[in-house]
Amino acid sequence: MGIGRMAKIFIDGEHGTTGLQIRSRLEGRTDIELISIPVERRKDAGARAEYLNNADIAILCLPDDAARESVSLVANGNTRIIDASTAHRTAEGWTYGFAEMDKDQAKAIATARYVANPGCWPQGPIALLRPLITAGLIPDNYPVTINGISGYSGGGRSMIEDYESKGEDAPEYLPYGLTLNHKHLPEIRSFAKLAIDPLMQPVVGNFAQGMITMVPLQLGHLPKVPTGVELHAAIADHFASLEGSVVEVAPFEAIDRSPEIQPEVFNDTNKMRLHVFANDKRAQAVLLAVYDNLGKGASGAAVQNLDIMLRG
Ligand SMILES: NC(=O)C1=CN([C@@H]2O[C@H](COP(=O)(O)OP(=O)(O)OC[C@H]3O[C@@H](n4cnc5c(N)ncnc54)[C@H](OP(=O)(O)O)[C@@H]3O)[C@@H](O)[C@H]2O)C=CC1
Ligand SMILES: CC(=O)N[C@@H](CCC(=O)OP(=O)(O)O)C(=O)O
Repeated sequence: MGIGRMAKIFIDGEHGTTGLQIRSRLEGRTDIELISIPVERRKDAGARAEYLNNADIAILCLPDDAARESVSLVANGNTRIIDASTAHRTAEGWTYGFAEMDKDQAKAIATARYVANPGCWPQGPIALLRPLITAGLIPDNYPVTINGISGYSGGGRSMIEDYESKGEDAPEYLPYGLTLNHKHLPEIRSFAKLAIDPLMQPVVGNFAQGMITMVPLQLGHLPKVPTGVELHAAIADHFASLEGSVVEVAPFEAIDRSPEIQPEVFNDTNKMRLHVFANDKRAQAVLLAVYDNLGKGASGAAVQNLDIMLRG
């Protein structure tokens, strides 16, 4: 960063789900100084302003409105921001914090003042779809549907408390977003390079963390029907060309099921694994991503972005 001393890092919202996880990932690091607001002052705008303006990098782990407020509280013209909320993901002047999205994305994050950390649901579909649309294997006006399942920590502190108070009585499998207006639509459309909004069909399960996102593809109507091998190669080539990627692409194989393909396998890591399954005779494919909603889906990605920004 060229500041000639240890970088000061402030987590605004450090007592919430994402904030606590970032804190525990950063604790013990000797290359940064964590500055920490007392819990009883966490919603005091004056105190937050003091910490925000004193930080070299502030990580916002807040509801959208509070995140917008934090940005407005920075008056020093210097503090760099990583926002974990939805507030700025498609906003002008903000760099999207999905380092593996493009060859040059990590470089853009490294020098950005404002970085919008990606949403948990969007990251899998963007990782899967963007290389296919870039390669021209599926058109940008393809009517994409996205389904999958997330652990209940995806809903933050209030959903965690709700599920944990109900225990086994909490719903095992609860479809939601049934008004078809999920908050992640603009972000997915924009960064997957889609020309039209996808249809999202999210489910929350009775487990704390981890997720799977899936994109089923009916390919038979396309002028040129891509094979499973072609879809897999486009995705695998994209990620193979990146340095320092935490996203891996599983080999292309025909399997009916696997104990490795379930939402919790990457819990407490920053990993994401992508799969392509296909039946060429039927002209059908399923793209699938496995990751931790609190890892690559939130705090892991935030720490990854922080490290990229610190390296400059
Ligand atoms: N959980 C997840 O899987 C993911 C979450 N995110 C995003 O990260 C952000 C934080 O989410 P999450 O950690 O789950 O949420 P939580 O509700 O667990 O934590 C939010 C924290 O912000 C505090 N807070 C609320 N309002 C204010 C305010 N006005 N000023 C200061 N602090 C405030 C809350 O305090 P109190 O609890 O006392 O109200 C709480 O400590 C959200 O925008 C969410 O969309 C992103 C990716 C994944
Ligand atoms: C299970 C659950 O409710 N998940 C939340 C998403 C989690 C979240 O906070 O969204 P970001 O990742 O964009 O911040 C939802 O679908 O709205």
